Amino acid sequence: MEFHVYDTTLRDGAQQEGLNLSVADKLAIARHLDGLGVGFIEGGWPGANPKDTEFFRRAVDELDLKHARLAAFGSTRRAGVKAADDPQVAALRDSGAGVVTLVAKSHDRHVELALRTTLAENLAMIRDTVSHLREEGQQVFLDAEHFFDGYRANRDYALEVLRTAYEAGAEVVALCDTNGGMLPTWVADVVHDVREHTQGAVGIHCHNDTGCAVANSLAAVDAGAMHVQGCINGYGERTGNADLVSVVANLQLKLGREVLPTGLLGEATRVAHAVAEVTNVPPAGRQPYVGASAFAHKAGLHASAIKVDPDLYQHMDPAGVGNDMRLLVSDMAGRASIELKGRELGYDLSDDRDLVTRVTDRVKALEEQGYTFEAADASFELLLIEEVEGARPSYFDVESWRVISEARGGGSEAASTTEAIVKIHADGVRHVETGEGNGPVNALDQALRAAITRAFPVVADFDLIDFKVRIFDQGHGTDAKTRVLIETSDGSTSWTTVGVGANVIEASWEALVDGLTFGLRRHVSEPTPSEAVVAE
Ligand SMILES: CC(=O)SCCNC(=O)CCNC(=O)[C@H](O)C(C)(C)COP(=O)(O)OP(=O)(O)OC[C@H]1O[C@@H](n2cnc3c(N)ncnc32)[C@H](O)[C@@H]1OP(=O)(O)O
Ligand SMILES: CC(=O)C(=O)O
Repeated sequence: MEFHVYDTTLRDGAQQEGLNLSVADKLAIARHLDGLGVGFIEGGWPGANPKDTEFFRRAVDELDLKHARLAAFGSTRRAGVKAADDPQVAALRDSGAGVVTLVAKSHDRHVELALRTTLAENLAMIRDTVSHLREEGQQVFLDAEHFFDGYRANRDYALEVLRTAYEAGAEVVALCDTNGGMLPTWVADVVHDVREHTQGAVGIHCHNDTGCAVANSLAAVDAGAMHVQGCINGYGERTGNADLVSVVANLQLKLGREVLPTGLLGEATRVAHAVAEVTNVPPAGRQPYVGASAFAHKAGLHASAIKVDPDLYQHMDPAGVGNDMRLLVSDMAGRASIELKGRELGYDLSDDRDLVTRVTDRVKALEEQGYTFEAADASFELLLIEEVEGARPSYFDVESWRVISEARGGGSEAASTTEAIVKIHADGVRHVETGEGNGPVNALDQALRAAITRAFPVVADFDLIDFKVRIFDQGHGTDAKTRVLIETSDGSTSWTTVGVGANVIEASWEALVDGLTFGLRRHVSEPTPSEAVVAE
């Protein structure tokens, strides 16, 4: 049998706390999964809720899958009814999916306590449901729920469940570590035993409660499993399911098993992030292979070796999974980090040792004051430009700014307003603008952008999309130093700038001015000559 990569993001992944997918979300994710080349997409449980039923109705018409087959998930028939008469089995049969994955109990205690039926009736439920769906022309897989725990409690019965499913026509039985409590050697031993004492293809479905879901899946494959289930980004109930990208990347890149169509593993980072956009769950930076930090290097010593050969500090070429190497600039940087970061930004600094040293020293000194450049690439680039070109880019000169916050009344009746006045010079003209906002930074942002837009209309397209304040000398109370990070967008890209000060408004102002300056540098060719920046 050909190896199966089976994705259950739309079913088991959707069981994650906080994840709630609409039918449109599910269709969008299915298209992304197909773009990665998975063999099977489990779309949900038709009949369990209107959304999943609707998903299958639309998927059959709207999804033009190139690589994947659609699988419908659901349980075996209820005790005491015929499979053909069970409405849940009917929903699976009528879902339009070519594949049905049945969940069945394989742990004797679950049969008796959860199903409240006999061990023999559970076997009959499996036999009848598999045969019925096979007779209806569907390909049937069986998820043997709680298999590893069931095997420990009653090996003979757990194996009997598998034999019953195979004999009735199940093409694969996936052994489920439903409670996620297994370790790799335990999984391998059980899979070996199952293969020795049953006849049929073995699959694996692991949860991550011991942090071993990926390792357990690989151990099962090493022991002979030919079908591996998992979820994009490791989504799933509790601590999640095996991260399918990690499993597949390990199989292909480390173990030499081509389990995806040629070339598609290079889509992994794009797909993982695109799915995260749809789920609205922020992607984990430290996720193996596809995380933004998976190939990010901070330590100066790492950068100095990477300058010679990236392989010295990377386990693989990030391009293999569609990711990129990134250099982080911080107080842990050395000259090599600055040189490589410069190269990443398009500046060749290799011939100017003094400049690189100056930048390194400035970064370390500023980080000591509280600045952080690894999170504020745009502020670093402005600093670098200042050293490379001899002056910081400047498109406007600030004459003064002022913020007034006023509160009227007290308690729950209190109403507050904030107004800012900004005076700047740009293109030889003095601009005075006011802005109102729900707080001082919002009001300043409004006023500053209104003033600059008069000289540079492109600024109207800029948006402040994120604002983070952090107090970093805790214990000083209200006179503590603050760091402000501001993310600005021009609609297609975004950049982050940093400001630091004892006064949160001054720190915000610094980050705001840098944010707009950086945006103008991208969109406007020639800066006007710089003059002194004065804050009132
Ligand atoms: C390990 C897993 O993650 S498996 C996937 C689990 N996913 C879900 O549960 C999400 C979708 N589930 C649902 O929407 C609902 O639970 C439904 C529609 C399936 C069932 O809802 P209800 O009919 O209200 O039953 P309820 O959820 O309270 O209990 C589950 C029933 O299924 C039975 N059942 C559980 N597993 C199986 C099985 N493998 N085969 C047959 N019946 C089963 C239980 O015995 C219980 O029966 P009971 O109603 O006679 O007590
Ligand atoms: C079927 C399934 O999701 C499990 O046993 O974990």
